[in-house]
Amino acid sequence: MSATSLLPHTDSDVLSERAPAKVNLTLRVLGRREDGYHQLSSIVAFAGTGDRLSLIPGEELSLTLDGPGAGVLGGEDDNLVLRAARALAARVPGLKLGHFHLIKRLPVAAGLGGGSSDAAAALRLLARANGLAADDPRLHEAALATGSDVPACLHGRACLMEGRGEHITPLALPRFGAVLVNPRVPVSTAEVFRLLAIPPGTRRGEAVAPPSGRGAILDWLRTEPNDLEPPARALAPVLGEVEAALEATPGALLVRMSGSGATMFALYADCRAAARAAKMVAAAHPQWWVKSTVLG
Ligand SMILES: C[C@@](CO)(OP(=O)(O)O)[C@H](O)COP(=O)(O)OP(=O)(O)OC[C@H]1O[C@@H](n2ccc(N)nc2=O)[C@H](O)[C@@H]1O
Ligand SMILES: Nc1ncnc2c1ncn2[C@@H]1O[C@H](COP(=O)(O)OP(=O)(O)O)[C@@H](O)[C@H]1O
Repeated sequence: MSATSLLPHTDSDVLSERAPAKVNLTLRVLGRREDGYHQLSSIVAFAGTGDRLSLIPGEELSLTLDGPGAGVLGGEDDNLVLRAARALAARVPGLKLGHFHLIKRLPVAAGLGGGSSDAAAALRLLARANGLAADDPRLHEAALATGSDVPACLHGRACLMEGRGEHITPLALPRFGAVLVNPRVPVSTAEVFRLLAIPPGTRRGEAVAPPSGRGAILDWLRTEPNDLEPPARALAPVLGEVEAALEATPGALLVRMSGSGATMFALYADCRAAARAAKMVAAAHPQWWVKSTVLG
């Protein structure tokens, strides 16, 4: 029995939101700011799979965890759900908080922005509980104060993410079938950026805008890199094996790493092709986390 069901409430008190996996289809590092953060240009898409967060609105702030990924997370106090809630409470006087319950399904420290998506779902739930408009600037501010990936996750739909992660431009992306594979090797985002060894105050390139249209976008995606792949491969050499396993699946249109890794994804024409590919990879590598989904 989950902790939420122990609390006195009716179903109509419970608000619930999906916290989808984020996938960086491309990621360019265009430089490094004086404050140490890197300037990014990244096409971000969201998957049909992810965590789920619910909220019973109330005065006190609390969190319980459930699901296959819950055991990996340490003390609840530094959970990004609570950090996002506190960041919003600091900006909205008298904010009603409540009890959060997180069903954690996504791998942690995986380049899928699971924690960021949980934080964004917490902000959306608090906005609903408090009657805040979706475009209330305090939501965006609280998102960025929680983490660089949280503004894109708050947007929750395909977008171009720029700057440290604060500039979000909505994008119309075609939908693809996709397979996500994590070799169950956690990779630290901070460590991957550190290995790039870019001195603060460096500029090293310009953003390139994507074309429109399914075929043109796919051709363009194939030419764009994820600049974080080389350092992530140094930290997690198993990525070579993951890439080879995905490339061997019939119908794989593109194979790449998401974010700072170590999750790799492959795109397919549709969900049936993705489901067949996921079955193949999971059968050959039962120790890996393998998920077929839709991406767009
Ligand atoms: C790399 C990306 C790409 O979408 O995703 P993930 O691999 O984490 O999923 C994100 O930029 C990660 O965002 P997020 O995980 O929220 O980062 P933060 O908590 O703000 O920072 C974690 C670490 O990464 C560094 N960092 C993060 C973002 C950025 N633009 N430049 C950085 O140098 C920070 O200095 C910090 O050491
Ligand atoms: N709700 C959460 N889900 C996942 N990670 C969390 C959460 N709250 C805090 N964290 C911490 O945030 C860090 C990054 O987690 P995560 O968002 O899964 O990484 P990534 O963006 O690389 O997939 C981890 O070190 C983890 O311990």
